[in-house]
Amino acid sequence: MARDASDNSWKVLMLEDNEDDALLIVNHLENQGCEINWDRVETEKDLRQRMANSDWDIILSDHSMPLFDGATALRVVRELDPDIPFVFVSGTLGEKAAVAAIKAGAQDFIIKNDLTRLTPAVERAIADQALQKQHRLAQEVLRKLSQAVEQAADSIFITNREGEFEYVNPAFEQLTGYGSAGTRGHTPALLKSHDQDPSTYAELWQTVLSKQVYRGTLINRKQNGELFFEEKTITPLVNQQGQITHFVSTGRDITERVLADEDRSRLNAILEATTDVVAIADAKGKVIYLNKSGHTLLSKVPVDHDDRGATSRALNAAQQLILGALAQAEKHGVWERESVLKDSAGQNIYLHQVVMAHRDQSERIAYYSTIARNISERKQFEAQLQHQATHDLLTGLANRVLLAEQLQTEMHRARQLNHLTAVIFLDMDNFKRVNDSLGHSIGDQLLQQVGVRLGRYIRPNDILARYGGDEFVIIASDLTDVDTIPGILDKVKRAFDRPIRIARQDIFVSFSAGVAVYPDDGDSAETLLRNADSAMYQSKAIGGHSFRFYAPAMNERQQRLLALESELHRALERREFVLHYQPQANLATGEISGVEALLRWNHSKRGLVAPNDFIPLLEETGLIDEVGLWVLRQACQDMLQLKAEYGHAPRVSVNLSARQFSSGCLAEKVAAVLRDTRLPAEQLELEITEQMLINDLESSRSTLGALRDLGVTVAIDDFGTGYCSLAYLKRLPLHVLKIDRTFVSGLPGDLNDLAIVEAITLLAHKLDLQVIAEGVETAAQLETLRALGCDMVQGYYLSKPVPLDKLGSAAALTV
Ligand SMILES: Nc1nc2c(ncn2[C@@H]2O[C@@H]3COP(=O)(O)O[C@H]4[C@@H](O)[C@H](n5cnc6c(=O)[nH]c(N)nc65)O[C@@H]4COP(=O)(O)O[C@H]3[C@H]2O)c(=O)[nH]1
Repeated sequence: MARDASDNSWKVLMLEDNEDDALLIVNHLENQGCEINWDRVETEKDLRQRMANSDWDIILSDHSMPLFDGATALRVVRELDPDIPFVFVSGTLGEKAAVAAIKAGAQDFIIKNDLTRLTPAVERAIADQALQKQHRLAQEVLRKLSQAVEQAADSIFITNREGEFEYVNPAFEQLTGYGSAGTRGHTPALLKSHDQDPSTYAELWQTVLSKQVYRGTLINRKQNGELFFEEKTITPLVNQQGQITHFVSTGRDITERVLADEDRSRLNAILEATTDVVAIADAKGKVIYLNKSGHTLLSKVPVDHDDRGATSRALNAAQQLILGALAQAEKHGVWERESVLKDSAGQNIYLHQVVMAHRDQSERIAYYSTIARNISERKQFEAQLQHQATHDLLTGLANRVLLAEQLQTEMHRARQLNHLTAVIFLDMDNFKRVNDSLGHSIGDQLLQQVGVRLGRYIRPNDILARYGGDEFVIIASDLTDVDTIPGILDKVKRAFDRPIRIARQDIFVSFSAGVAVYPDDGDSAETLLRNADSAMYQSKAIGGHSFRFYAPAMNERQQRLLALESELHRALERREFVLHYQPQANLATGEISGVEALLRWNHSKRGLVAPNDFIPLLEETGLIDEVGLWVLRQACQDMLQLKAEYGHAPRVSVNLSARQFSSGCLAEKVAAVLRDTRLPAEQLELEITEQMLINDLESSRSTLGALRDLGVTVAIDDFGTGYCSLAYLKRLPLHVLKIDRTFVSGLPGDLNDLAIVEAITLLAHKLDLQVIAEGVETAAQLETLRALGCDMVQGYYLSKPVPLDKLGSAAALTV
């Protein structure tokens, strides 16, 4: 730090070989009132050492010394400290040497012989040198500052008060393209882009002219025309009078950041405006963003046990969308798929979905995103097209194309399961006549109605198609036996027992049918359809209203069945049916309390035919209704005849077929028979099987209720062979359980049978049901049953089924 010269207290270093001279100088200064702290050196080495060890206010140096000369001393001193005052105090010195000394940096030159100027010279040298030091330091600072400005990364320029450029730094030139030459005489208006809101400039000027610092973002234009965003600070420089002299502007190019922000907000706007569903999930797959369309669409997807509202529903559905595809997205980067969700109305929402896994720089999953487009409409349209291509427009049934496809599938399944598949070709017998006489519109309606009715009568898994014109095809699959096919055809036939009513006209419909069976009659859809068609033509050739198998052997069998069927038709007229009765004994009283009516066919050529040989055919052909009614009526009449002959008659048990039981009007028919024959209702018992009961439990319950109301009892036949649980029985109005003879036959030796019969008996009694055991063939069986608490027995041991006229003696039996 340069010291103040005016306090006259100085540290002086003397470069003097003559100590007396040095003392003379010091004395002089002290005499002038100065306080001197001094030292003396006479070699360069000592000079360097003293300068290094201490701060001096001034150096007074002789010019010529034996060991050292003044010029060198001055050089060394300047080298060590450029600011220390240096004055030569010497003997006479030429003018030239004096000028050279001043030029070399000495402040003054004093002649030893005349020291009158010494004190003021020292004072001035100290004051000047202090000033010079200040100036030098200021220069230094300025140099550093301008270096900083020059090297700054920010663009900096300085303008005068009028705004004209005075300085631009290299960063400014680099950013804008304008150097100092390009900016000379211009103002920063040179950079204006005209994209800037004018109010920004107004605000800028208002701020800086009020001597405040302006900070803001300007959109400027480079020399090459390119726009850039500049974050600006403009500082007004104010002089001591408080007047603005300059403006300093620092700016930073923030174009990238601004555009990135803008991109992001633009992207956000796009995400919110798009009709696609966009969802983003974190690295663990948890949904963290769902756009507006996503919220709207996915909030329609219901969530089990969640009633937290639409947002929760939407996020949950988005989660489902993402979760299912994470693994694939992770593996492939991008994964595309179609997904289906169900809305609250049960409608499918089809989405075409792209799921992407996004990785960070270290290749770890950063997040997942999915874009899903609702393609439900397209799907519906495709489905509609597909439906149109595969369905008949008029009836809505499958068309030929779909039929061939489905037949192919069914054949494949049949092959795997070792089942049969029947192709039934149906051609309406009278369609042309209807169409010609009643018109096409009625014809069309008829075809529609036929389709609907056929559909109701086939099994749910069977396939129904309109093949063309008045031709329909049924594919009946999962068949294990060809013998079931006539049953199917019979159902079709019965479906049209009632006419179809269109425009107040009853139209009777019948079909010619042809059947081909896979695998015997062909191993391709085409062959099977062709063969079924040709079989249909055969049936048409013999007058229609019938069916033919494609395979001749089947037709022979069918012929035989047909013959039997027509014989059965006539059997009623010819009174070939007879009833035999088998007695049932009450084990408590030993009396014959009941008989079972068993049907026999007294065939003119074949003799007495057992029911198992013809009852299935009666069922198949529907004749059972008529024959069953005959049995019921005959049994009632026979009992009345017995009563007339013997004064009393046992209760009679009549077997019902499944068809009779489920006909819906059984109770009315039974009531009519009882009314006509006048047999007391309690003398009639009806036998049904377990299977019939459980086929349709609800209608069984109402039929049984109606029978109970009539006073008729109901027995469950063959009990134990089906799946009927006793729990069912409890809830139905039943009276008797007939233990099947397969359990009786093992008695008394088979412990299992014993246990079963005992359990059935016990439980039946708990349910208030009587127990009758059938098929009792031995005394041991009878005694065992008695011991087990069975109420009644029936079987060959008592009597085989016998004609009515033999029943009198059989009924005389006691047990
Ligand atoms: N091995 C052996 N068999 C015995 C013994 N006791 C009786 N049976 C036979 O067992 C069958 C008992 O009739 P179901 O179980 O109702 O079985 C009947 C019944 O389901 C049905 N059926 C008979 N008549 C009619 C009828 O009028 N209508 C209906 N829907 N079905 C009938 O035909 C089936 C067979 O009748 P059937 O041949 O008369 O055969 C009768 C009877 O002759 C015995 O000790 N040992």
